[in-house]
Amino acid sequence: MGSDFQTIPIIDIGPFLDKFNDPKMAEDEEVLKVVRKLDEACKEAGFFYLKGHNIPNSMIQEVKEVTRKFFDLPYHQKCKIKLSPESGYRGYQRIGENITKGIPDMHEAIDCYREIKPGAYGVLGTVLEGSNLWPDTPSNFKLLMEEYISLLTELSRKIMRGIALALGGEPEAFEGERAGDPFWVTRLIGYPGSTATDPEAQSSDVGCGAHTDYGLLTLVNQADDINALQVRNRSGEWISAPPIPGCFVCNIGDMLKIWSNGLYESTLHRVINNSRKYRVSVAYFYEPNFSARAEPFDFCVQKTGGTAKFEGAVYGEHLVNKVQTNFVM
Ligand SMILES: N=C(N)NCCCC[C@H](N)C(=O)O
Ligand SMILES: O=C(O)CCC(=O)C(=O)O
Ligand SMILES: [Fe+2]
Repeated sequence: MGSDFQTIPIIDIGPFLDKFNDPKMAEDEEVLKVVRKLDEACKEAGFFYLKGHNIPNSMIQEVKEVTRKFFDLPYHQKCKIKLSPESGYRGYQRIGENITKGIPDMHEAIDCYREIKPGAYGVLGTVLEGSNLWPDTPSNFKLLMEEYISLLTELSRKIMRGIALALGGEPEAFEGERAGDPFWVTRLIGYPGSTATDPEAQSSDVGCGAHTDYGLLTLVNQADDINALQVRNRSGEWISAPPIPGCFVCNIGDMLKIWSNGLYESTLHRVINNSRKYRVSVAYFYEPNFSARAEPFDFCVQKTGGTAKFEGAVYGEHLVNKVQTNFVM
């Protein structure tokens, strides 16, 4: 097996989105081409660039601009929306406050989560209850982000239909109790530029340590001019995922790995900003229903030798475990 990808494929989702409302879409040759590309990308790399997504470029840029402006503010102003257990882990975290495998990450961020109605998911859900904390300038920050998140949610739901077909399942495989009522996470992230004088000594500062994402599908909107995101291939090499203007970088999360019985991998990735410039990225995570139990699909078990390779996992538990161990405060 062991595929050693050296680059990350680009997928034009346009032809798939064009046929989305066609009842016979699953038989359409253009649609099937996209589905095959999704399958290959998810199998080989667990990562792909997405183009033809119809998210307005002006919005993609504006989201990064307001994020950059926020991180430019003095620390005490950013702290007005500080994240804490009391805020449901929503809001601003300073550089080094988020940790990955015990090591502080050289990034600052605003974390936001889908609303959780009080008591909606019992004790587990209370950990993340609270309102998202949005900066008050520019005055359209909240509205812009809510619009962006809602567009990405709809887009992701469609991509997940493509991924369901790619796995060989029904297009609705992720609807209903799996991800019909999807949870989402959004992180607005800033990575300081390197100040190292010796170019050889630069890579010691890790913007975000090696990790996998938690849910189904991640869409990253990264700064257009800095190469910092790296993806680990099967032989352990770190492959760059440089920005391609207009494209999202997409990757698979832990729950999709489970549902697909390992047919698709949640690939390790990390961020190292060796440039002198401050790097902004906005990561949107499309997740299962908060209470969904991810268990290998029968049809995926059949395709992978007949044995389920993973125990079931409740998405909300996985998320809450991560969140509760991600911060030093
Ligand atoms: N919601 C998601 N996926 N966030 C990804 C953050 C990864 C870094 C985190 N400190 C960790 O160790 O998981
Ligand atoms: O900043 C990036 O490019 C990726 C961030 C990331 O991997 C994450 O937040 O999970
Ligand atoms: Fe990630």
